[in-house]
Amino acid sequence: MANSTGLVIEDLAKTYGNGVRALDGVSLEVAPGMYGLLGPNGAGKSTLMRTLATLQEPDRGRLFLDGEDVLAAPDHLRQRLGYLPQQIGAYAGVPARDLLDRFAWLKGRHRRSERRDEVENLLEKVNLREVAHRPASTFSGGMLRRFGIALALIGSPRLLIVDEPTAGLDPAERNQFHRVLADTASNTVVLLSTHIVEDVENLCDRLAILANGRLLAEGTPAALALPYQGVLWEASFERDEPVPKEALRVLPRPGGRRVICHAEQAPDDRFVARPPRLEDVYYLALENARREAAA
Ligand SMILES: Nc1ncnc2c1ncn2[C@@H]1O[C@H](COP(=O)(O)OP(=O)(O)OP(=O)(O)O)[C@@H](O)[C@H]1O
Repeated sequence: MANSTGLVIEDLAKTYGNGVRALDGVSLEVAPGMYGLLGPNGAGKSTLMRTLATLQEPDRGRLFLDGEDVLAAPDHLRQRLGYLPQQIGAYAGVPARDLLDRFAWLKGRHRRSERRDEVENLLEKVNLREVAHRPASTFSGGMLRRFGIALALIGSPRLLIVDEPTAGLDPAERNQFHRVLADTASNTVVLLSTHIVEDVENLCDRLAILANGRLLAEGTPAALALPYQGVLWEASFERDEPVPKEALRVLPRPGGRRVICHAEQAPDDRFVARPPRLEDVYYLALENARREAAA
């Protein structure tokens, strides 16, 4: 395992001082490409991301990037890491271009011309060249996220960690952000943590579903959906109509509800077969975990 290309996570565990077990033996292999990390609030995603970014240490477990032991030599990883956290500081007053230049210097780009080329290429990539004379503190939310990714891409990282990137972005900004990520993923491990299942379905080659610090499922969106072919059903209900006990999800709709059931047979003749979506797989994985915990 340690010799694999890409990222290998072995049996990672972390319990905080307050007793919360945020990671409970997580193991994963992630090849270059886009990898999605899904999970409800408190699942342990940020803990995993911060640990991978060497911002905190696990209690147990090992991490390898391209076969190198990350925890044994965290400084070496930091040179090959890009991390876009949920919140980025905007450093009021410093022009965005200068800030990128300073970060490039910190990443070991000590030749001015090399730095300038990289900074201009990144500004072009994230479509901020025209406004790069302004401090990032004056940017809109979408511009700030794009600036964050330019910062994270300095030094052509081998591992790019992106935590909840598109919260609050309008659809055009979200698309632009996704395009930059998809371009990057051709030769980089891009780990994308999000609550937006649709983004993972559209963008990621593979994904993991995490809850209570444990891995519930891992694979390609298609492979994870396969076991649910032929066992999902949907129907529209009036607002006050009773919902069958097999209901997996009840989605509000104007004037009523859309009900999705998981059952071998259609619960009744109002239901039609529903091809499984990643969203269904996600809810089923959480539901199975909840039932197991309650048993
Ligand atoms: N510094 C900390 N001290 C104590 N408990 C923490 C700390 N950081 C996180 N936790 C707890 O660990 C668990 C996992 O948190 P984490 O932030 O990793 O989850 P998450 O999946 O990123 O959640 P969200 O989607 O809400 O960001 C939660 O129960 C959280 O309350």
